[in-house]
Amino acid sequence: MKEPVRVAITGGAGNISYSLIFRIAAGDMLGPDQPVILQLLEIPPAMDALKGVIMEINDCAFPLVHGISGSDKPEEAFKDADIALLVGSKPRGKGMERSDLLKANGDIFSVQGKALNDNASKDVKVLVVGNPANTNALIAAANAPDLDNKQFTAMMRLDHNRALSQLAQKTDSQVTDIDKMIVWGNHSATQYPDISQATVNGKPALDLVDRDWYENDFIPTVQKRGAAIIEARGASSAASAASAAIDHVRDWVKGSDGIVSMGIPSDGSYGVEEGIMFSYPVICKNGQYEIVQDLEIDEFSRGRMKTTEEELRSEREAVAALL
Ligand SMILES: NC(=O)c1ccc[n+]([C@@H]2O[C@H](COP(=O)([O-])OP(=O)(O)OC[C@H]3O[C@@H](n4cnc5c(N)ncnc54)[C@H](O)[C@@H]3O)[C@@H](O)[C@H]2O)c1
Ligand SMILES: O=C(O)C[C@H](O)C(=O)O
Repeated sequence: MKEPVRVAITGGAGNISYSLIFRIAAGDMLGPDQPVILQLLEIPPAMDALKGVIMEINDCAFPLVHGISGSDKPEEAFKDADIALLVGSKPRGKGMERSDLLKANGDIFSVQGKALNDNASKDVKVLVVGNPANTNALIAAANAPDLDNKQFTAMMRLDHNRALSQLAQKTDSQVTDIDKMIVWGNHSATQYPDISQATVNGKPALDLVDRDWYENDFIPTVQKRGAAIIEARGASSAASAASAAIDHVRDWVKGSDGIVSMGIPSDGSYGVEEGIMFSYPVICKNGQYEIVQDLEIDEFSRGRMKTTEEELRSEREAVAALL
């Protein structure tokens, strides 16, 4: 039997976690032979609800769960964590942009960045889900000076999966027929879901769809999908967000099958400002991700990438006091 992996999850009593924790416990994230110790963090008013979640996890008798704890103290929840999923934070409501949450949520990530720095495993892999995810990840990384900022990532996988699903439906294919999907930039309405590199069953995606659909239907649909779900459900996406978090961490730890999109600290690749948490096409191998280099970027793509980069730069300015 392998040594258990310690997985810390914040916002353990929230909506996303109610899907996420049970799937991790079932082995969907780290594999059917990998035991886990779940370390759940909540705020004091939600500790009763968290107790209920823990009771339910126990009642599932998951063979892979070798331990489970709940705490309202980040230093306890992050103790020796190998993986930290930072979900806990306020979701937006109808009519809001995710960046409207910067004030409400920013502080959470400076506190948790420090607590990760001081308590987590030195190799911890961090995924920020709480919005605005990219800039919250930047805040967390900036407050963890002893960790490499490459250990902090922001969730773009939901956008990536949304893009795959839209293109598969349009081309009457399966998501597994699609290669080289990319979502660049910010998890916001400026993100750039890019099919200019993508192939469907080996054929260039752009040859299979018309340009008008690409620019005026596909791109805005993916960009605004989160808001459409809030409008339809009255609450922000939860099960699909949990599923994307599992995909992101599974690929990071176990390797990806081709290109996936991850929000990561920019190293200046593709002319993007260094340091901001920008979504790039990456390939994961041996527990590391690498940016896919040397893709040809046309003028349309360059413009879209600039717009989303500028938004991330202005978000960074807005939280300068927390960095
Ligand atoms: N990146 C993405 O693709 C993506 C997708 C969906 C949702 N989200 C974001 O994820 C976040 C959570 O969404 P949800 O639907 O689960 O919200 P929710 O309100 O149902 O749950 C959030 C939980 O976090 C807890 N919490 C708040 N502050 C905390 C703190 N400091 N420490 C620990 N826990 C804390 C709350 O008590 C609550 O239980 C939101 O910010 C949402 O916008 C991101
Ligand atoms: O849109 C939101 O606020 C929630 C989440 O980020 C999403 O993309 O579904």
